Amino acid sequence: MDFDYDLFVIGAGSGGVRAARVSAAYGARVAIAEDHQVGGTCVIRGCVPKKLLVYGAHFAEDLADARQFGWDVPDCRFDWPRLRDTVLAEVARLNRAYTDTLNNNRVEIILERAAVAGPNRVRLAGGREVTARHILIATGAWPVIPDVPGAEHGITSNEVFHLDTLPRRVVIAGGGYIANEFAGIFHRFGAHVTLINRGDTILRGYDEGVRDRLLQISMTKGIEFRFNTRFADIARRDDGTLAITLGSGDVIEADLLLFATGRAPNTRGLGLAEAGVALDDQGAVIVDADNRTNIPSIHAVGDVTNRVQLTPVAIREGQAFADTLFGNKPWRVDYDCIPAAVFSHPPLAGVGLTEGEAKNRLGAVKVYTSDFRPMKNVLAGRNERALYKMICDPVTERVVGLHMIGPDAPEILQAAAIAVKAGLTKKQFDQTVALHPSMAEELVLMR
Ligand SMILES: Cc1cc2nc3c(=O)[nH]c(=O)nc-3n(C[C@H](O)[C@H](O)[C@H](O)COP(=O)(O)OP(=O)(O)OC[C@H]3O[C@@H](n4cnc5c(N)ncnc54)[C@H](O)[C@@H]3O)c2cc1C
Ligand SMILES: NC(=O)c1ccc[n+]([C@@H]2O[C@H](COP(=O)([O-])OP(=O)(O)OC[C@H]3O[C@@H](n4cnc5c(N)ncnc54)[C@H](O)[C@@H]3O)[C@@H](O)[C@H]2O)c1
Repeated sequence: MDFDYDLFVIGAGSGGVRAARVSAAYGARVAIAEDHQVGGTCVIRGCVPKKLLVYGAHFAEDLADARQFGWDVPDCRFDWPRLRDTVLAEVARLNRAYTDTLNNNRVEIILERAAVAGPNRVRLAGGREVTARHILIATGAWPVIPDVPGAEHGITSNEVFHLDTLPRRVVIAGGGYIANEFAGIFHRFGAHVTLINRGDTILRGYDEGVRDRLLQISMTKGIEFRFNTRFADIARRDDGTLAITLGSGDVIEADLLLFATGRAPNTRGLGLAEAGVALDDQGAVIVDADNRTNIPSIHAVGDVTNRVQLTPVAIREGQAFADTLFGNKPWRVDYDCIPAAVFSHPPLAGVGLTEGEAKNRLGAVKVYTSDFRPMKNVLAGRNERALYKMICDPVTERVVGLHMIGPDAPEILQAAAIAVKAGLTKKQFDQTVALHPSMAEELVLMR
């Protein structure tokens, strides 16, 4: 049978763009549909604009610290619209760059919503139907908003990059990645931040010592936390402010409510169930190690499969899909030792097993720590300590986990993750001479 395309990709985000352009470079006839903007969550309303805001927010500390380093810094005023617009301009530039890359690889871009109409059929929002030998679902994830009366008065990360004015009082729902990153951002821009979590801890899944340190530093800075707390009602007053009633009956007044309560696979209305594609109870597309669904012509990569919701993982899955299907170079993504970071203030990062996980898996563990005040913080009079933890197998001394919080932790951890992934031992770390003076030297000096 003759198809319009060899591959039709639904969703031009991290996974879809990589799969489309690599498949096309192998000679496949490829089309990609996108209903928002080419680039997807990471580029348009995720990692990239978030990280730029983190940089922007960090100047609050840098300008204050500069005085201790001899600079006469006048009182500075922060101009939100100026940062917002430069960030959005950079996002627009990246959107053009991604579009150019697809065009240069002869991928047909269709700026329309698409849905699956059968094993080899795609229906576009405009009504047109096309056929494809293979269909790749790469529609990402979508913010989950709790079912609370008045929830429509809150926003999600989709809207947060476009605010007209900077709120004075921000309530953030959630205790995960987005909640802690935006708590740091808004706090540094001068807002009073209250983080409300239904659980009893932040950043579940990260090493306990490291996340406790973030909690302690954040509280010292003035960020408020409420745990084991539910929302009862959200109302907007005539003056535009929000009255947020909690399960306890307490009412918090705020100018902005940001829901950061997780992201669910984006499969609603995609026609997958109708086409017979198996979904799990979260709505995620079920795939095998080769990104294949139960329908041989339909595949899926990235957040929509709910494996690991990170951009580098979606990109790898897209690359493996294209290499395997169109490049005659089959390989599978290795999910072991994926490094991850939270770009909070200060940031934290980790790779491998946490202390708790290692104890469960290995029975016993050997933990080395370094709890220190970075040299720059000492001179700045900033009472923030960094914490590095190395988790080792007590028998082989192999490093099975590395977790850290402190300035530049994500930058340091990315390099160290190579050694953890390679299975190096504590002794091999120690055989490397320290690079002095640096924070990263603690990695080879741990006791
Ligand atoms: C605020 C925020 C910050 C983040 N920060 C980081 C970070 O620092 N590091 C990191 O690794 N990850 C981060 N992430 C996660 C990262 O963005 C995702 O893991 C990544 O984008 C997943 O890629 P994907 O290709 O699966 O989906 P996406 O990038 O979400 O792309 C899916 C695309 O499909 C489109 N689409 C959906 N349905 C349809 C349809 N029916 N028809 C046509 N198009 C459709 C969407 O518009 C979207 O463009 C962050 C996420 C958020 C929300
Ligand atoms: N730096 C990064 O790599 C980065 C940054 C942002 C997002 N992401 C990705 O995006 C995903 C989504 O981020 P996220 O922060 O929305 O999700 P998350 O899963 O990290 O955190 C969700 C949080 O919301 C809480 N929660 C859930 N329902 C609630 C409710 N009704 N009231 C109060 N709290 C509630 C949970 O207890 C949890 O703490 C992450 O899992 C991550 O994979 C990555």
